[in-house]
Formats: sequence, structure tokens, C-alpha cells
Amino acid sequence: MNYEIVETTVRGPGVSEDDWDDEFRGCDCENECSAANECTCLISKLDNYSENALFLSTPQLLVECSSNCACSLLPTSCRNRVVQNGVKKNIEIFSTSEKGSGARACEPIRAGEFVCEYAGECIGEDEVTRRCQEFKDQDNYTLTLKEHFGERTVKTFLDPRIRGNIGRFLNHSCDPNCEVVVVRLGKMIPTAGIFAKRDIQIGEELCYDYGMSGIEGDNRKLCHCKAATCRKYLPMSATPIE
Ligand SMILES: C[S@@+](CC[C@H](N)C(=O)[O-])C[C@H]1O[C@@H](n2cnc3c(N)ncnc32)[C@H](O)[C@@H]1O
Repeated sequence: MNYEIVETTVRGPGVSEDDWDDEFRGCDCENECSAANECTCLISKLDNYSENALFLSTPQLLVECSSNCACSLLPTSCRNRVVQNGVKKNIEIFSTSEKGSGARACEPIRAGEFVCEYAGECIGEDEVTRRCQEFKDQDNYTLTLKEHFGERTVKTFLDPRIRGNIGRFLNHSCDPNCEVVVVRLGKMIPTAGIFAKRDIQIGEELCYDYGMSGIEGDNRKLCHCKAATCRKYLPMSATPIE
């Protein structure tokens, strides 16, 4: 469990400074940033978050307001900042019986509440492949965000193995209580926010679905999520960058 703690995603090997620094323009809102007030950061013209910061599903890009926005001078009027405010819920790391370490709730979490970022290094394809070789007998931490823009699929790789936060301890479940949401914190390069999919009780393990498996067969790790709908194996991609 030797890793450096970072509060948010950082630029890692294989991601250029230019790509990393590419930012959205920012809004000119003088009043609350909301769809009703036509905040330009709300790309889909729908609110990303409710007035009490609950995630509302968004069909396109979820862009939070940033230091480029006029509202950064009036931060209390901006309700379009959740992931960037960091972890607010009390969650802890614990030892599970069959999945290594995990994370669990120390207080109730409501459906739609932000749990934590999946913070880590944003790395390039070659580095994903290299790390996969180097750490091949160990837990896998790389989260691949896949976004579809027309015919084009853009992948972003987040790896909290070396630098990360508590998000790296969330295990997989085939019937999860959390979900990963692709969020842009004013930058073109996305980050991953983990939100509660349903109400979560104190002591419940926090899990999300690692995704569909790219390969079939028995040559995969067994899933120990114990859900009634368990798919038996942990999702596994055909290649490290799938
Ligand atoms: C992102 S890490 C999660 C934290 C990890 N358990 C630890 O101790 O650091 C992913 C790894 O956890 C284990 N894991 C996660 N969910 C699991 C599950 N449902 N069943 C079995 N192992 C699981 C697998 O070894 C997987 O490669």
C-alpha cells in the first residue's frame, strides 16, 4: 500500500503539457450558475448538479466551472462545482476477506452524492502497457474512461497505483452502489468522479462496476462481490489499452 496521496488527478508520463493545459473558456455568470441562468459551462443546457449538490444524469459533457469562470469571484453562487471541492463524506479503508483492501461508508450517503474522485495519474497508452508488464502479478488500478464523439472513441487512462487517493480502494461489484461519472474540471482532459447510485448505509462497502469484460473464459480472476447477479469473473480487457 505504498503510494503517494494526491487530492486530484495529476499529469503523468505520456500526456503532454499542451494537452494537459487545454482548458474550457469559462462562463460569464454574475448570478447562480444554472441552466435557468444559461451558464455556458452547462454544455447540455441542463444542470449537472441539484441545488444540494446531487448528481443529475447528464447526456453529454459534464464540465464544472473553474478558475476561468466569472463565478470564481463569487464562489458561493456557483452550484456547478462538486468534484473539485474534494471528498466530503466520511469513508474509510478496511480489509475485506477475499478482495484485498476496500473502502466503506462511515456515514450514510444519499443517492447522487459525490463520494470521491478516482484520483491518480493521467497517463498515455505506452505507459499503460509498460505498467501492465511491470505490475502484472499485482492488483490492476488503471481506469479507462471511454467517451464517444460521433464515430470517434477517446480514451483517457487514470492510474492511482503510484499516486492516488482513496478511490483506488473501491472494489468491483456486479450490483454496485456507486458509479463513475466522467467530469471535466475546466480542462479538456477528463477526471473521474465516483457518485452514489443509491442510498448507502453506514458500514456498506463502496463499489462500482468495473465494466464489461473484453474477454471470455475461465482465465480470469473470480469475482467475490457476492451479488445475486454476479457475473462470476472480474471484468478484464483484451489488452491493457482496450
Ligand atoms: C482498484 S483495485 C481495488 C483495491 C484493492 N482491493 C486493493 O487492495 O488495493 C482492483 C483490484 O482489487 C481486487 N478486486 C476488486 N474487486 C474485486 C472483486 N469483486 N472480486 C475479487 N477481487 C476484486 C482485484 O485484485 C483487482 O485487481
